[in-house]
Amino acid sequence: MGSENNFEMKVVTGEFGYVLQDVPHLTDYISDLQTFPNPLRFNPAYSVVKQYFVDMDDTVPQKVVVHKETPRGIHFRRAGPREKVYFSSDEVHACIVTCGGLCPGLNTVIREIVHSLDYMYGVDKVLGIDGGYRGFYSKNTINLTPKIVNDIHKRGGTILGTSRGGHDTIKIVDSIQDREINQAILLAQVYIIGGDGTLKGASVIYEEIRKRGLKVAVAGIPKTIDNDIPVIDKSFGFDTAVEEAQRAINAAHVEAESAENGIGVVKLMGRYSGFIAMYATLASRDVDCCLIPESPFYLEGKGGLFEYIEKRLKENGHMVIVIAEGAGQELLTAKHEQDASGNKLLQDVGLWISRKIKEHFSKQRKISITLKYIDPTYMIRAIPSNASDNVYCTLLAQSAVHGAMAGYTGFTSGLVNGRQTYIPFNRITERQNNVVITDRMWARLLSSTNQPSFLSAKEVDEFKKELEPPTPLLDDGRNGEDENSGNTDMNINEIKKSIMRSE
Ligand SMILES: Nc1ncnc2c1ncn2[C@@H]1O[C@H](COP(=O)(O)OP(=O)(O)O)[C@@H](O)[C@H]1O
Ligand SMILES: O=P(O)(O)OC[C@H]1O[C@](O)(COP(=O)(O)O)[C@@H](O)[C@@H]1O
Ligand SMILES: [Mg+2]
Repeated sequence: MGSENNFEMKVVTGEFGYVLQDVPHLTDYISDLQTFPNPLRFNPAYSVVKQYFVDMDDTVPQKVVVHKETPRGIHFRRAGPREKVYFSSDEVHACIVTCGGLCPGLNTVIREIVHSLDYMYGVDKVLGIDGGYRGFYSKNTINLTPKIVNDIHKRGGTILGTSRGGHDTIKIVDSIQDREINQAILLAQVYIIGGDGTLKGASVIYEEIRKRGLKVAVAGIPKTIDNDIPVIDKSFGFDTAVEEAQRAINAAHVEAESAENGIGVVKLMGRYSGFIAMYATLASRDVDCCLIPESPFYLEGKGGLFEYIEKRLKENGHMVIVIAEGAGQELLTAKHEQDASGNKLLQDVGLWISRKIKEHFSKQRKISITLKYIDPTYMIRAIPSNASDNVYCTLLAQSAVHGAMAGYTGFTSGLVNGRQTYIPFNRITERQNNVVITDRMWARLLSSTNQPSFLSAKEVDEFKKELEPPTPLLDDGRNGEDENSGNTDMNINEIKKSIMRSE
C-alpha cells in the first residue's frame, strides 16, 4: 500500500487571492474525446428548472467567515449536471464498491448511484463489486438494477459487503480494464464509497488509470461514521449515529438515576476523532463528562476524573460519562496491533475506565457506587440512515454521478458550506478532521457538562500563548471562530505531546 501522489494539484488562481483547487478531468490526459448533450435536457422533471445546468465557472468558497481585507482563498468546483457529458449512455459500464467500516447510509448511496445513472442518464450497466477492494480481482460481482436496489436504503450495512485490507492497485486496475471473457469491457465509471483509507486507495487507482491512459472516471463518496474526513461539512451517517447514541445515553441515565450513586458509562465510536461523543453529549444534556481522543485526561489527584465523579455524586446522586473509543488509549497498556488496513486496533477503554472507577471507589470506601457500562458502538453503526442523512446521501450520490458523466475524475463529492462540490482526492486524504479543543465547540461542551478540562493553569497559559496573535483565518476556512470546529491546521498530536510533557 502507499499513496504517493505523483500528479500535480490542479490549481487555478484569480484576483484578490482567489484559488480554485480543481479536480482532474479526462481531457487532461486524453485528447479528442467526444462529447454528447446531457440527456437531462430532455427529462421532464428537470427541463423546467431555471438554469438547471451548473455554470462551468461556479465555485464554492471554503472560507465563509471573512474580513474586509481577507483574500478570497480556496474554492472548490460546484457539483451538479453539466451541459455536455463525456459518456454516451449505452457505452458506459459503471461499478460501485464499498470499503472500510460500516456506516449508516451506505445502501442509500448505492441505491441513488444506480437510480441516477439509469433514470437521469440512461446508464443501465452497473456492477456491484462484492466485499470491498479485493472483490475487483476475485471477480465477485452482482448486476445492480433500479429494481434490485429499490428498497435497500431501509436496511443498515451495505448490500455489497465491505472489507479492510486487500488493496492491490495493479490487480484492481487490470480488472477494471478487462472484465469479461472474450469481450473486453472497460468499466468506464468507478464509484468508490469509503473513508480515509479507501480514498487513499481510490487515489492510487486513479493515478494508475491515468498512467494507462484509460477513459475511466474514478469518483469517491466519503464515508466515515467518525466524521474524521477534512474539508467537508460533515460525513453521511454522522447525524444518524449521534441520534442513535441518544438511546444509549438515555438508558445509561435511567440506570444511573435509579440507583444510589449510580454511574452510567457509555462508549461511542471515534477512533481518533471525538465528534460523535461531543455532539451526542451536547444533544443529550444528561451527560456529566465527555472524554474524547483529542483531550487527554487523568484519573487521580486534583482536577482528575475521580475527584470530579465524587463531586458530581455528592451534588446530584448520579452521573453519566460518555467516552469515545479512542480516548485515553495512552493510559492503557500499549499492544501495537493493527487491522488488515493498517489501522491501530484499540483496546476497550469503556471496560477499562469502568473497572478503574469501581476499583477506586471500593478502595476508598467513602461512597458505594453502582456502575453500568453500555457499549452500543456496533448497534449504532449497523442501523439504516435517518431521514436527514438519507437526503444527504442522495445528493452526494447524484453529485458523484453528474461529475463522472461530465468527465471529471479523481474527485469525491462533498458538502462544503452547505453546497455540493467536487474535491480532489489529495485534499481529502492529506489529513484528518479532529475536534479542536481550543475551539468554541469544545468550550460549549465543557460549559454544558461542567466537567474539568483536565488542563493545568500552566497548560491553559501555553494554549493562550499559542493563540496569540489571534489565529488567522486559515485557508481551509476554519479557524478558532468556526462553528463546526475540527478543521484547523493546529496539530492535535503536538497539543497532546505538550500536555503530556507538562504533566
Ligand atoms: N494508504 C492506502 N493506500 C491504498 N489503499 C489503502 C490505504 N489505506 C487503506 N487502504 C485500503 O482501503 C480500504 C479501506 O480502508 P480502511 O482504513 O479499512 O477503511 P476506511 O476507508 O473506512 O478508512 C482497505 O481495503 C485498505 O486496504
Ligand atoms: O471493527 P471494525 O470494523 O474495525 O470497526 C471499528 C472502527 O470503525 C470505525 O467505525 C471507523 O471506521 P472507518 O475507518 O472504516 O471509517 C471506528 O469508529 C472504529 O474504531
Ligand atoms: Mg478510516
